[in-house]
Amino acid sequence: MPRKCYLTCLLNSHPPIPLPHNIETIIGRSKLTKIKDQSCSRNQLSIKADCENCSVELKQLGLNPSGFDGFSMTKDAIYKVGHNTRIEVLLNNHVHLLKFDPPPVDHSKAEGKRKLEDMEPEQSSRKSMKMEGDSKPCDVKAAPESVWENVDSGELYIYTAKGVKSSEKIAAFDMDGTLITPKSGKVYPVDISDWKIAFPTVAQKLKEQIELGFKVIILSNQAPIGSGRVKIEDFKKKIENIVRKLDVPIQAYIATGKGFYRKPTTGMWKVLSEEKNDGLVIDMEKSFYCGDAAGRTANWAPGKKKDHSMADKLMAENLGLTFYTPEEFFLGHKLSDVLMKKPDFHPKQYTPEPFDQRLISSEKEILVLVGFPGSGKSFIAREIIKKSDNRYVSVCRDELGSWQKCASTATKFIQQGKSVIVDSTNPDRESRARWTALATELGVGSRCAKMAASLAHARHNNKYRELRKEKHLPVSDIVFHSYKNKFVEPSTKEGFKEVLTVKFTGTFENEEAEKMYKLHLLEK
Ligand SMILES: Nc1ncnc2c1ncn2[C@@H]1O[C@H](COP(=O)(O)OP(=O)(O)OP(=O)(O)O)[C@@H](O)[C@H]1O
Repeated sequence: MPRKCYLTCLLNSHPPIPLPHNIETIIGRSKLTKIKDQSCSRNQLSIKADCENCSVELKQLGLNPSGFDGFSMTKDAIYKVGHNTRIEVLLNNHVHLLKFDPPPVDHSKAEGKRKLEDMEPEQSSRKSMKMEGDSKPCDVKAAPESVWENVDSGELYIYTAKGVKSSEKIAAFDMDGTLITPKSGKVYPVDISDWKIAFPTVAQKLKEQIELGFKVIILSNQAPIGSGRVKIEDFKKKIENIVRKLDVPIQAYIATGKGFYRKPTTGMWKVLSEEKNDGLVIDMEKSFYCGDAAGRTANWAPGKKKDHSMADKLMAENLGLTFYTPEEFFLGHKLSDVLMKKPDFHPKQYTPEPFDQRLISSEKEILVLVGFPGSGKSFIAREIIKKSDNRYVSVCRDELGSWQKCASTATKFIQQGKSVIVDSTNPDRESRARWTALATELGVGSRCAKMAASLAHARHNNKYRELRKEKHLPVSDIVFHSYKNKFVEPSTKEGFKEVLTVKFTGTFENEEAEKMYKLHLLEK
């Protein structure tokens, strides 16, 4: 029996509309569809079914947007979709399903490929730049067996499926929300088997990348393994099942901790490029990364929640890779940049300033620092001590335990002829008044030096400090916000001779440290 195609109404308000093979059918406001809505054109949507390949071409003809699977269409652009696609004759309204009878055996295989040429012109040219070109097979051998490797005592796990081949072109994908999504419909999977393939085109598109000569990899953050909430052995089975279901040779990188392997930092890519690609140099122009943590704002598509983070987009930015959201890559959806959040701090864009000599006074004094945790107070205190040939010493509350202990230590130092730097956050007048009062009592002057670093910059510094494993207590978001809420701009009216602003000097121990500093380190 030849296969047929129908447009069935989700609310059963009319009988299924047959869509004959290779013949354009026009759908819109009509008796047939029972749509009376004036904003729907009589010629709203052109639909052409290919019953042999189980694919359907859609074109919006009407003025107001139509949609499919929740996404808005652009007038006159052609989209290829497949069995079970949810069509909205008017975006969010008059919902229908495309059905083939008999249905394709495997939806993901039989569904129409959303070829790049079928996408809107702007998008098509952008992608073809990355995906066309030589797809010459590499000389490297395919992995003979599937293997798991454990790097850095389980900070990173790598799964190489049988058949994986190294390549200078990498097609990299995030896993959750990109290749798979919870079957339960919850935001996070309820257990290890709570997953399904996220988009019907996933397997097909991944296979296309292999045919084009790409090595397909997954880069996934899985902190619940590091915290012990998910057992690695269970998770390994999940990955193997996903790769089996997709039937594509994939290499998966799983970052289990909070360190340099975790996106948006680039540790997983470093391992790939330095150790896991058979010595082939990766072509960063041709390679790309696709993930759903893109910082999209709420309602980026009708009814969609905002993205939980920007880790995927920022990692791509850190590496200089072309980035796609899954909806762009798998569905051909076009997304305006306006709907993408921008990071609050751009580590590459800050301008370092030279050390401010005014921070060192020829007179004995108490210099009170003010600034967010992580704003660089200890850093600048060390600089002042060094540049003043140890005429200054610092008292740090984190080290001494209380302000009272700091005050008694400061008193001793002043009596020994030293100047004292107060290295604590001092956000409000009350905390600073202790020091102006002590200076008066000891007969020395006091000045204030306020760190210029914003909250976003200080959070970045704090993450940098963590990643470099510098000795420091962890700083939570609560602590940052408590500083912000308490903060009162310091002024000479409080008794300070002078209030200086300390700009960021950006002095690094070595090139490696500077490189790390200039990456996006935070997920949002
Ligand atoms: N001018 C700078 N150049 C390079 N790195 C800096 C600079 N200032 C701060 N950093 C780095 O930022 C991180 C945080 O700085 P630091 O520990 O000095 O902050 P802090 O204000 O003393 O924090 P806290 O109040 O939490 O102790 C450190 O890793 C530090 O090396």
